[in-house]
Amino acid sequence: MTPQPVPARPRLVLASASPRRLALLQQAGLEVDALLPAEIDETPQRGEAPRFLAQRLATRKAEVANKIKNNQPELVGAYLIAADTVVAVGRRVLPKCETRDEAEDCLHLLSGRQHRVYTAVSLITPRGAERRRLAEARIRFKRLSSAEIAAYLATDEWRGKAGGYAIQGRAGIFVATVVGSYSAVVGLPLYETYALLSGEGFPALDFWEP
Ligand SMILES: Cc1cn([C@H]2C[C@H](O)[C@@H](COP(=O)(O)OP(=O)(O)OP(=O)(O)O)O2)c(=O)[nH]c1=O
Repeated sequence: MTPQPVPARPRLVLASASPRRLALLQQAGLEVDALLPAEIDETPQRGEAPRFLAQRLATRKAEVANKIKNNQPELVGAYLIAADTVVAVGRRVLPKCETRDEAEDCLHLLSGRQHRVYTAVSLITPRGAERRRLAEARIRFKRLSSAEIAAYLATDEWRGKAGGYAIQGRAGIFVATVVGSYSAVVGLPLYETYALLSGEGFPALDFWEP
């Protein structure tokens, strides 16, 4: 019997600078061949609903990174994934916090109430088609005391995080309930990402190591 050729593993590009997104893909057994972060303007448009903002920014990141990808011969034929996470209280979009004051404002706003996290994923297929999905989670924080807010601000874990917290870190103790996709809150919804990839023929399970 002639040995069957081993199929080439399709390449996967993650258009992100977020270590959380990479870690989530790795957790799911999806090895990333290249990281191509896309620098884009993330300013919301006037009156733009949070879910549409997440979708628009994920698509934009994917498009920008795909142009870079197409200039790299070794990445021709790769699948490309980008994502964007938006935290919102009602229609109000919370910032991706870069200063302590911003984070403090967010924590006061989130204290004792419910908010939503939207993460949009955009896939660009090897043929250049775009596919997208949106995942959502509803989260309730405990009422935060001044001491809790001060202690959390001192950790610096809020830096660069939408809404000024990271559920996967110390802020996990503030989260009373999560309804919806936990991985969407961390930055990349695994169910939706897998659905997108497998729907476009990416053989995700074939590459799971035992
Ligand atoms: C709410 C929440 C957000 N985040 C993070 C996920 C995202 O990295 C970040 C939201 O910012 P994004 O603009 O979605 O992503 P990013 O700038 O970090 O990375 P890139 O655009 O290069 O892909 O907030 C957490 O890590 N945990 C949380 O609980």
